[in-house]
Amino acid sequence: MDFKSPTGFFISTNQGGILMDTNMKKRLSLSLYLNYFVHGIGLIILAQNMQTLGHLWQSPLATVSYVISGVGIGRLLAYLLLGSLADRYGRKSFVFLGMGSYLLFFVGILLAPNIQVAYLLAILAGVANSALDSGTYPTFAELGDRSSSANVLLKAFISLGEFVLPLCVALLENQNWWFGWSFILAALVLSFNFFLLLPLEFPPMNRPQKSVLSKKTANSFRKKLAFVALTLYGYTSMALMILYTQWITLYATQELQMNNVAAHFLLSLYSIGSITGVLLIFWLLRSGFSELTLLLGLNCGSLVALLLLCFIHVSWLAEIASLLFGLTAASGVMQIGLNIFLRLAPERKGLTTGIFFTLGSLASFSIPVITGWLSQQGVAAALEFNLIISLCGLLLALSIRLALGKPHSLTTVRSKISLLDRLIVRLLAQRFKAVDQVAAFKRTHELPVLDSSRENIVLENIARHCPDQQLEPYLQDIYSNIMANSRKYQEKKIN
Ligand SMILES: O=C(O)C(=O)C[C@]1(C(=O)O)C=C[C@@H](O)C=C1
Repeated sequence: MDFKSPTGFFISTNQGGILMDTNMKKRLSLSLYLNYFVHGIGLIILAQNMQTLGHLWQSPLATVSYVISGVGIGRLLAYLLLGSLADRYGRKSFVFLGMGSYLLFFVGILLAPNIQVAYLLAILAGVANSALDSGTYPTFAELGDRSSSANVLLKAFISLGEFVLPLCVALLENQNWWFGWSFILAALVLSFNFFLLLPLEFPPMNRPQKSVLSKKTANSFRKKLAFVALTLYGYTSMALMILYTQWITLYATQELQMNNVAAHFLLSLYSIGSITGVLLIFWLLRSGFSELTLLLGLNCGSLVALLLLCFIHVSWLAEIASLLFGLTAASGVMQIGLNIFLRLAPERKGLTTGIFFTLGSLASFSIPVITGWLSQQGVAAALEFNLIISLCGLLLALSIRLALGKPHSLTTVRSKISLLDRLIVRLLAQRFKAVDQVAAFKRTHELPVLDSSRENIVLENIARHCPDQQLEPYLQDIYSNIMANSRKYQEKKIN
């Protein structure tokens, strides 16, 4: 529950971060991240081995591709159910359910006698994905105040898995080694992680976190608006990435007349942007940057990138746009949306995760169908559809921002102060460096350290630049202190 502190801020009674010891928290986070490295592998392992699996099951590529669609079915079937069950039966069992299902999938695919069994196993991979998400995202939210950046970092581990696996597959192919080793590797990491995770305690469930809502907005129309907007954001944020990765290469060759290598390179730039973006957002969130502002800014960024791509047909600009698109649309902006959503419904985090990702799964299903139909008019029509999605995403982010208003929790404001302090300290260090030079000058010319007339000028400057008259005496007092310390520092240097 939130209550109003004497200073007028709403303070959260969430003690999750305090009850668990830091070491335990670190070990738990690391294990959860490791699962998402494996999940990154799981996301593309069937696609990366399509030909070999086709031979194994004596089926054409189209049939193997059909098997891959089973993953989407599994997700769609499982998210809502597992999400709400995770609220009832605890996060840990669902993380284990996810790990167990993935383990069965990785080993099972190697032993699958036919395409039907493989299809069932693909559905199981979808279930594994849902179970992991239903257990993990709420856990990070319950671990404490840095849940936002922690959830965004999950995206980095997914990307790492997606980066490592193709290298692994290529190595196995080049060396003529058995293709199944990459599946075994994933299964081994999962088994190892199982033992790491087994003794670890999860934070207590569902204690309300610091609220993104002030008392005024709670239970009002604005809360409902935020709920609807965040649900729909689950769709648009996923749709943006799915559509882009599906069509960008063809768009580059057919509409931008780029050669094959350059067109594929656009997707690599997108991935580089994505990984850089995750790290950048992680750092911004850790520094106390507001999630709501970030959500809005990132959505603006993706729209700009798409506008550049769709309307200015110049290769180097397309490359910059692709990097920018990865940086803004695929850098954890979906996770930020989910984090805000989790704060809105702190008592049903599992279900909220389920709702959000069900919409994401719907996007993975519907976007290929819609854009396939649009592409009959040309590839440009398919990619331009992303402009509409991006605009909808931006409007949703704006609605979320308006509905939830400025965050008023004590933690958020303190994070902002910490960020400013960091900047001020850096600037002060620069000031002292400049004072060093003054000290050297004064020593050479044998001048006294104290220069009262200069100090008066400094104080007058402070008064002139101070944006709020009320603050003037306080700032001047701070500056008198700074200069007193500056004198002490110089005296020590000179002597
Ligand atoms: O400008 C100088 O002469 C300085 O030594 C620097 C400084 C300051 O920190 O701004 C410090 C001591 C003097 O009394 C006046 C100003």
